[in-house]
Amino acid sequence: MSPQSQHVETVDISALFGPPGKAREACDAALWQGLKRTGAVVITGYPDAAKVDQRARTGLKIFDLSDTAKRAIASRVMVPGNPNTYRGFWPRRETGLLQNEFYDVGPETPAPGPDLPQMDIFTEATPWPDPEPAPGWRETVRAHYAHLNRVAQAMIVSIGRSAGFDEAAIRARFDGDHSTLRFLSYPAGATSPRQEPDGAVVSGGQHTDESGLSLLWQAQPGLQARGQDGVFRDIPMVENAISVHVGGVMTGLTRGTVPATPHRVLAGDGSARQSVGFFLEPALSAPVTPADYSGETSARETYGWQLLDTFSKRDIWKGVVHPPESAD
Ligand SMILES: O=C(O)CCC(=O)C(=O)O
Ligand SMILES: [Fe+2]
Repeated sequence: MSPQSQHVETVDISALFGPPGKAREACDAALWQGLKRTGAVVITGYPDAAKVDQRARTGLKIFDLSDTAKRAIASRVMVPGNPNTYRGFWPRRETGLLQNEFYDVGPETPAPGPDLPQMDIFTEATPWPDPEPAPGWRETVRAHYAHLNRVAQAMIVSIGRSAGFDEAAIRARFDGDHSTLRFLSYPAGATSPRQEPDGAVVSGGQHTDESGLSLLWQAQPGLQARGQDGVFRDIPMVENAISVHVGGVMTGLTRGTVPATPHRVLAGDGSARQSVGFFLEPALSAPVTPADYSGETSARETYGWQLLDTFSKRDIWKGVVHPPESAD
């Protein structure tokens, strides 16, 4: 069995929202050391932290809707004929590494991507359920997106500073809204089709995210992150707890200095599970070259190009997203 007794570190990030100086430097160091040691950390002390639980629970009411209402806002990849492709509802796929259904919310005002065919797929408006699951629901979901975006932006520049990169260069890569707020729901009894090497039974198989930074909130325990020592540790259940881990884009931007965090979700006693993720992603038009690269860049180096390339190679996107080479 995997170790159950160890938790990831907790870091108070309040000083990231204050002026540069000793307190902020200490906070940079604590976040950096925590991520290094336990792969993910739980954060406290950020503005409006006390609103997190209530907003997350409100957003999760999306799963109280009928199947018909959810299908109406599903991606056309899953429900052909629907207008939306990238944002909206995604029913569970039995072959998926993560055994959940989810609902993706994009930015209120998506920033334009590079001038490439099909880029509009990634800048499409979020399809909202109508009627909403509860009065004021959409407004709460929007507030949650804006809140987590602000917290994530403060952390990505902190991590960039610790990794020895110019703060402005890191900030510029994430300047242009393209992040995702995702509500997830795992049915009771869900297990991932992939077996974990250490024998752990999971409903979400080990993986790394493709984000810059991922923020996760869980209604039930189960999430584990792997530290650089190879040990999987539990994300503790604490009030208003957001855990943070690194995604693959940040590894590329920092020339490998900041490794992406492997994580997984234990199936536990098999009860249903819900969680909320915020995936901070670069602007579509931003280059994904290392942040200290000062040479010329073309559309080929942008995050938008990278997304087209990645999606066009995935089975379920075949015929929907075409390889960007055809447009070079
Ligand atoms: O449900 C969770 O806590 C984790 C979800 C996750 O890792 C993901 O969506 O990438
Ligand atoms: Fe993940």
